Amino acid sequence: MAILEVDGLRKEYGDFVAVEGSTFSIGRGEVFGVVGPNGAGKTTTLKMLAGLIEPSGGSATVAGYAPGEPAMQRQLGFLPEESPLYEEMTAVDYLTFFADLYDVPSDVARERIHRTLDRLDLEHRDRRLGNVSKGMKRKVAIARALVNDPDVLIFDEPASGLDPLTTNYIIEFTRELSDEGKTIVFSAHNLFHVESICDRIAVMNDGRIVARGTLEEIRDAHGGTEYHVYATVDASAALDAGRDAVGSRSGPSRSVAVSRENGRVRHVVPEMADVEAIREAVEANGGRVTDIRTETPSLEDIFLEIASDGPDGEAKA
Ligand SMILES: Nc1ncnc2c1ncn2[C@@H]1O[C@H](COP(=O)(O)OP(=O)(O)OP(=O)(O)O)[C@@H](O)[C@H]1O
Repeated sequence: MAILEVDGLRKEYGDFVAVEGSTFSIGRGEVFGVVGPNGAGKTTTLKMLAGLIEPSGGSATVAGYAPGEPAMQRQLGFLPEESPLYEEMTAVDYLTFFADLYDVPSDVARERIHRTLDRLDLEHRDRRLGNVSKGMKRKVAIARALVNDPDVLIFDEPASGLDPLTTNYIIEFTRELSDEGKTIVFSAHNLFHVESICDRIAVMNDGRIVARGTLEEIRDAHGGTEYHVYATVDASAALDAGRDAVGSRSGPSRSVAVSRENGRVRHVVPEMADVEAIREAVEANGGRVTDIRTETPSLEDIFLEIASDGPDGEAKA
């Protein structure tokens, strides 16, 4: 069942359209990644979901409530891309202050805050926030998004600009929150992280969602898996001849890309059925197949392809 529904969401700044026609829904317990180049509209989308900016059109609901409604705020934890903290306060005082705003009973708040900070491995809890490292500040900001124990978390770039150790900590922690049943909307530039923890992904470009679905679905819509057949001879001429003689059924369904690599000839085809046709053509040409590999494009490969295509490269809206 969807806990977050977005329908035709739009944001204009004067004449400029920052987000256009965003439509998606997110199931309870899902981790949904929003990716896209700088200026694609990710932060604007997340802020509209969190009720921090007013949409110019379309609608969104979180747990059945419109963004900004007090009942929805109780269900939501938002981690902004930039999260200035009150520098004079300690982490514990700062988090206690926000727990109070959510009317969390003080004994529950104390236990929740320390448990979260333990899980985030946060040291120096009694040091002024103005004197702690960037990674610690980010952890405190994450803990702040959790003080009301929300069902839905919106994390805008949770680990950007942090060292690899802190980054891994935060990504692992996000995964654990998902395992506990939280629904998480997550934007990130590090596509490896998105690929490793997101169930579904929306790729944005120029304010529009240009691809959406599981990584598998997005892969299929953008070329999918390729088969690389390595052989001692180039079979493309034999394949062409076979195709000319008896029609396309004897040859690969699509064109074969041929290149040379370490003295071998690599034939790249899009379908498993094509692999057999290549093997036959190689043998008919006096050669043999030495290796067959499947190559799956990473989210990064797909992202680069989509981002360079622009909105016309739309796979699924
Ligand atoms: N308050 C504003 N007034 C005018 N334009 C804005 C405003 N906020 C954002 N924009 C523009 O809207 C577009 C989308 O911005 P947004 O911050 O949502 O992108 P993003 O995908 O989060 O980018 P990044 O990865 O750089 O954080 C950008 O071109 C940005 O300059």
